[in-house]
Amino acid sequence: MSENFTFNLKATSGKARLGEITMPRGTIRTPAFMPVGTVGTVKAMYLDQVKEGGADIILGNTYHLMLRPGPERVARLGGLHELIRWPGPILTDSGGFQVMSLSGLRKLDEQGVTFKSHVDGSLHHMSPERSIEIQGLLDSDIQMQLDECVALPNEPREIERAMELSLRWAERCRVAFGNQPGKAMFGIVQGGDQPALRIRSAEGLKQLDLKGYSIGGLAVGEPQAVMLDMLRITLPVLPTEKPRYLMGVGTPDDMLKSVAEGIDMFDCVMPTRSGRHGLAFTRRGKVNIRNARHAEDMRPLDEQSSCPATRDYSRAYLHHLVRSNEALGGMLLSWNNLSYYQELMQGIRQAIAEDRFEDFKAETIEMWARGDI
Ligand SMILES: N#Cc1ccc(CCNc2nc3cc4nc(N)[nH]c(=O)c4cc3[nH]2)cc1
Repeated sequence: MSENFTFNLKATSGKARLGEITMPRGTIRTPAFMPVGTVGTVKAMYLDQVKEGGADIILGNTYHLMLRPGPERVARLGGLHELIRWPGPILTDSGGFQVMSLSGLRKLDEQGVTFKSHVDGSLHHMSPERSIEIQGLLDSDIQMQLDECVALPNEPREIERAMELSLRWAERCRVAFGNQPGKAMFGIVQGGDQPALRIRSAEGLKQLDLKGYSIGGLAVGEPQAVMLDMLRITLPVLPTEKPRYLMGVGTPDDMLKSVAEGIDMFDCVMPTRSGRHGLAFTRRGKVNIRNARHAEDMRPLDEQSSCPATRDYSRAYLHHLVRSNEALGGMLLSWNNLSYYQELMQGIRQAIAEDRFEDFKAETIEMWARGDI
């Protein structure tokens, strides 16, 4: 533990990095996968399971929590950690992305965003300063700047407008965040699929005293090759001694290839959302449990797994639960999927420590391609 936010780069294997973030609430082993706890819960999971499954940190969403239960209420109840009983670090997204993707956006200008809640249609305004204030009321450990993420493909001038606005908002968030030793504020690199704009954004953020850098504006529908190209453009501009967080990513394949470019942190709803829809992630690839071929298959998903959901329940039972739309189906598959994601991250960290990450990446991708599940 540390009373400050520190990042220790422990080893590299090619451009892949092994590290540790130490904060007052705990240590985060990187490369790290952060389960998404949107409204203060990692859906269909007990947080004890999330912790035992290997997660050091979870993600919360400013947009959702500002609508319900509300930041001042969360503060009155002792902060998010107290309310949801998660003692470890929490990273909160700033709300911009969720406003664009979920709410009835009414206005976006220099001052911030004005939107209608997707919950009850109430009108809200969020400025960069209010986003940081809300994240402070939530007692968030790693706070994101407010930014504007544009869809891809898009006009270069639109991408440039949003990137420049996000840079100005980063400055305002940095002032609003002030000096909070045990906490961190990350800037978010924008610039879409435009190399010059990515470099401009990264250079601009480097002028601010930031504890880490998120790579935003990706995983918005662009081909994986474009996402990886933008990492190859952006990461060399960023300081090596600070963590890099690729937002909203991703599949195991995405994460392996992004670690290879130098990414340290990930978050994605995929393991939990797809688990609730009957999709299981395993060492040998994906299994669609809804498929009739599993109806009488008494094998577990993976008898060698340490996760009870993966090792102790038959595919036939999982198939029955999912087909019957029973809550236990989504619970067991979410548990399996998060365990697989954390097992993958542990394998990645071990491979970097032993300087054999490229081989690990190739073997894991090949195992997935072979299937035989
Ligand atoms: N199942 C499933 C599933 C659903 C959605 C996604 C894509 C998530 N992509 C994504 N999240 C993001 C969050 C973000 N937050 C902020 N503040 N800024 C971003 O540019 C940003 C970009 C993102 N890109 C991936 C998997």
